[in-house]
Amino acid sequence: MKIVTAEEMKKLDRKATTDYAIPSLLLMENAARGLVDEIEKTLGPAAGKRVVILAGRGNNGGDGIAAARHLRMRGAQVIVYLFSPIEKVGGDAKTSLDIWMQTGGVLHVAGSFRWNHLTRELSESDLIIDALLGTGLSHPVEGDYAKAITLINRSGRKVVAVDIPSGISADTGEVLGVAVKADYTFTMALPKWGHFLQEGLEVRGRLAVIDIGFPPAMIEAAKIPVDLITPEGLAGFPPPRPRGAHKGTAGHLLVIAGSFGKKGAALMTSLAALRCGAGLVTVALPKSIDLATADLMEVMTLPLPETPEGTLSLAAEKSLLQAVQGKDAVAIGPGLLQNEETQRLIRTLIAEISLPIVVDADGLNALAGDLSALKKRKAPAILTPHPGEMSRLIGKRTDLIQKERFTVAAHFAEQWGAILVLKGAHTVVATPDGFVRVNNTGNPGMATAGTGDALTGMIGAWLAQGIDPAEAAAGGVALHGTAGDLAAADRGEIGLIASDLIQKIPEAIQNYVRRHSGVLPP
Ligand SMILES: NC(=O)C1=CN([C@@H]2O[C@H](COP(=O)(O)OP(=O)(O)OC[C@H]3O[C@@H](n4cnc5c(N)ncnc54)[C@H](O)[C@@H]3O)[C@@H](O)[C@H]2O)[C@H](O)CC1
Ligand SMILES: [K+]
Repeated sequence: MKIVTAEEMKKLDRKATTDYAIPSLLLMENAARGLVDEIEKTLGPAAGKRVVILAGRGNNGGDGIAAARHLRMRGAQVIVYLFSPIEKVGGDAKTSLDIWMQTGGVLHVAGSFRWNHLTRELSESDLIIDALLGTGLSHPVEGDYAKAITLINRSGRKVVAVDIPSGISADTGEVLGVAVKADYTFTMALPKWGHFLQEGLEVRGRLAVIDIGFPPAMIEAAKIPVDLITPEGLAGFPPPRPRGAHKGTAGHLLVIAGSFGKKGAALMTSLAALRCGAGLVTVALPKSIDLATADLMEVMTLPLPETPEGTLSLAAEKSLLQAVQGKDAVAIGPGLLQNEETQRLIRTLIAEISLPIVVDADGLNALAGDLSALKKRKAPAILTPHPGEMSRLIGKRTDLIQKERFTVAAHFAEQWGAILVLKGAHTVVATPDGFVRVNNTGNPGMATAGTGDALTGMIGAWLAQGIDPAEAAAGGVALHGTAGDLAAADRGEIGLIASDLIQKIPEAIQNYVRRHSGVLPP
């Protein structure tokens, strides 16, 4: 499913009429009916509900007022507050307003109602519909709009935002002045960037998409670069296992991880890789670290020369480049520490290793300030920074990165010819061809030690099994979040730890297999 900017949405809106002969009023009617269907699906029958709709003067308001009519026809008691003089309402919104008025709809117009009257009606309502501002928001909200938004947020009532919570930028997700805190956002045709970024993510509540009748061919032809990762979109994932499979079929991952005091990172990376079906996993780590633990008997180890600090030393380079022979992919970084000698080794390995590689944690820190190793590579690279590591990689402030997650990731991927996984709520997967995919699984409970190591192992496992690197990154991220959601469902978000997530990987995979094939393989 594509995710669009306000401008891309406007173009689709126009194209629907100019190229596909779909009148915009029909789109508004579809939007209204779809909105009411979703409200009834989510909150139960409209009949008997007291609904207050706050409408702005544009098509967001038009959608809301058209929805008022459908709600009333389904037995709700509906009141519309219009925050604009009637003469300033134009186009389809005016048509919606005329129909509402001509059919006896209750309407209060800005300037003709008392604010305490509105406050009381909001407090007595069953549902508030925010149709003040949508993708047309162009400057910070102030005056009556700001007052209305504050009243909505104080009401303590159920709030449905039409298209996007008023006050949230459809392109950046930031609050312009003040914004509605919605329980639900029902968005028209396609999700917007602002639903997945900054405060937009926090105040949108549960997001649902309303089909307003855009022809799929029109959306396809628009070549929208940002996509939501969905199971349907992960074609070859997870790879079917041939009946005659043997360990070699499922690939051999070399994990370069761990240092004195950081054994766990190597363990979790390796276990997650095995849980994602890697046939063999070898962990290359400083020789003083003993990985042989009861719960990881399946992993082979390659003990290597170390620095006095217990990190990999440059003397390990030759053994590592030899160890790469016969492997199918490499995961490098977790727990390697930032010892200067180790970082020099990491940069050499990233440049020289001609296998698909996933680089995380201290592997990324070794590239910070000197990304030239990426340009020397002859095989795909996937980098998996969280915003702080991204900040060190590109020398941009973390808060500025968070404001433009999609564009920052896309720019890096195109500039360095690498796949960039920018972690965080709704992890972003950007590929060198300019496409961006946004994850829609996971939960805040995953912000805990080791979940990043698990993701590195998961992506490495899919690379080792020969999955296309972009699919391995997107599928790994989606499955990682699914496993995190399954773990949170079992044990809550607060108590969730990385090993809970790793234990849920097989079930997460089954969810995908079940969705793809309908039944589990015999
Ligand atoms: N064909 C359709 O009906 C579709 C409608 N869609 C819906 O339309 C809105 C976008 O509508 P638009 O008229 O472009 O803008 P808004 O209604 O979002 O804004 C109204 C109006 O408000 C003014 N404005 C901008 N910023 C502020 C502010 N801070 N304070 C006050 N007023 C402000 C500006 O002049 C705008 O014109 C979209 O969200 C959908 O709900 C669907 O997109 C699908 C097709
Ligand atoms: K709105």
